[in-house]
Amino acid sequence: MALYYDTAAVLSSAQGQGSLKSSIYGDAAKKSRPTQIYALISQTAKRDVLLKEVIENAELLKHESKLTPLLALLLCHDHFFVKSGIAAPLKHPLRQAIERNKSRLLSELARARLKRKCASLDALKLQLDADHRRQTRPHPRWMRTNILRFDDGYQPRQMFPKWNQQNSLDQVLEATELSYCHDNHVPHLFAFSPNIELVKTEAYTRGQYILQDKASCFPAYLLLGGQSKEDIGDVLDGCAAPGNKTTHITAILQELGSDGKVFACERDVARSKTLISMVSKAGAANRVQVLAKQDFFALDSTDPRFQEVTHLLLDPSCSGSGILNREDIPQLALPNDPRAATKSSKNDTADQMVGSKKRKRADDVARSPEPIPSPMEEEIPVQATTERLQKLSNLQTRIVEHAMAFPAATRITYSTCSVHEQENEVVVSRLLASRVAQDRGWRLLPRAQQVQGMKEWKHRGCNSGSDSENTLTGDDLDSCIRCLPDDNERTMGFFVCAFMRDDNVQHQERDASSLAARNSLRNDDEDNDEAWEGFE
Ligand SMILES: C[S@@+](CC[C@H](N)C(=O)[O-])C[C@H]1O[C@@H](n2cnc3c(N)ncnc32)[C@H](O)[C@@H]1O
Repeated sequence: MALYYDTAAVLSSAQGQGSLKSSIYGDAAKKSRPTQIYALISQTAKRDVLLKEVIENAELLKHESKLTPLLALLLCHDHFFVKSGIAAPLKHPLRQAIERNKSRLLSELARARLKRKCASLDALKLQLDADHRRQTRPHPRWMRTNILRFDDGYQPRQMFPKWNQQNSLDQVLEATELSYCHDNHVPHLFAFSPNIELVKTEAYTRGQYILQDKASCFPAYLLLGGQSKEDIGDVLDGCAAPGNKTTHITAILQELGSDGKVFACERDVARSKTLISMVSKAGAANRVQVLAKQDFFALDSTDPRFQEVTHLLLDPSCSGSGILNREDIPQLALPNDPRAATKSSKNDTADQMVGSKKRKRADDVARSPEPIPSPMEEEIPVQATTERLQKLSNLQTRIVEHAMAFPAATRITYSTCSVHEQENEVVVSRLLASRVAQDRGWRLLPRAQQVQGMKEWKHRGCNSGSDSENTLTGDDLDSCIRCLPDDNERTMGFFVCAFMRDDNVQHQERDASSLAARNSLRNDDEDNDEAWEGFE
């Protein structure tokens, strides 16, 4: 019986604590064997949806007030699917709770089986296992080679002599030996076999490569890739920590032969330290000027320091809804608890999800004593309520509006690791309609003018029709780039687009003082103009 309590404890406390195995083996106080706990969790994860359905239809939780949804799921799993049944003496209260409801449970199980057109319990098991295999596809470890740390040229085969180079992502994911392949869209990016211990390699320790999701490499490449050094002055990263994109910008500038500076602005105190450390360890310190503890809104776009800033990258805080759960702690579908109606909605939500996403951005962040402090980049994902999304969307719009006011700026990227239209296409719609964009001639960089890999990327912006604020045209949507968290490209959920300035308007607006004068006049006239708030 300890098995069920121990397993429930592992699943409940493992939120954000690393891998399933480390959670199981990490606590010596458990009475059950770790292998038993592991088997119960991984088997239940294959059948949780069916078990939830059966438990709900049999109204088990209504009849057994002492069972939690999670315990009910685990017990029913063993009751139905393990030959020896529930691992507890017949008289144990947990086992009794199931025995008392046995006939109702069995008849609901039969109904669920027939619904799935399975003639026997074994056939049902086979079907559920196959479904589970299809749904839990592995993800590679994406790694960007940091060319700033290669003095004598960049030779992938020398870096990974013992690892097998494959031709495709699928081959990497299927290979049993350590493998990698070049990415087709972003230069110097590789996909490695999942679970590979990259952080222990010497090249990683030397800062020669950076763990960075493929999607997260898009903004810097879209901003600068394929341009000539004459078109690029200085670059400003407005929301920079921990610095993955800052160091990527620096690497691309070096490759282009540009001698532009990089300003990296970060508001948060602790994250500013991480940014400084990452910039230094990636060998970018000679070119990057970190503006630590600096709110981007408080940067004066007309400050002479920024008069050569032509390119800005904005990757502001977002809901993080596109972030993948790289931990292997399964999120079990739990039966609805009829007693939960009286609990607060917050508790209900927590109760319905085990192995929650309330955690740091990625497992890598937790393993801190590493040379590059934070291979993954974002903040803690939040449960996105409508109100929260609205606030984020407003803030994101204002941040890019502020960037659009930099006098010499000609190109801007905006990105999020969110899948919500409100933080993506809606923000772009609002930006295109904003006064600063219209006055200064900002428009979307069309797909045809994007650097090769970005032009070829198949997933573009979307309009589900559910948000009237998404007013993007077909061409606008085609200019936007999306990464889907559940497709064969194996990236996290992500959005990025680039804005460029219309050449004619750029000429008119070279006279920055006339722009500033006009801006201040409009602010006086239109106190309630929300789009204008970003400039204050
Ligand atoms: C999504 S993360 C950026 C990740 C980063 N671009 C990377 O690739 O490593 C957003 C960052 O923006 C910072 N931030 C949010 N609002 C800001 C503001 N107004 N000014 C400066 N930094 C801001 C947050 O503290 C956070 O570190």
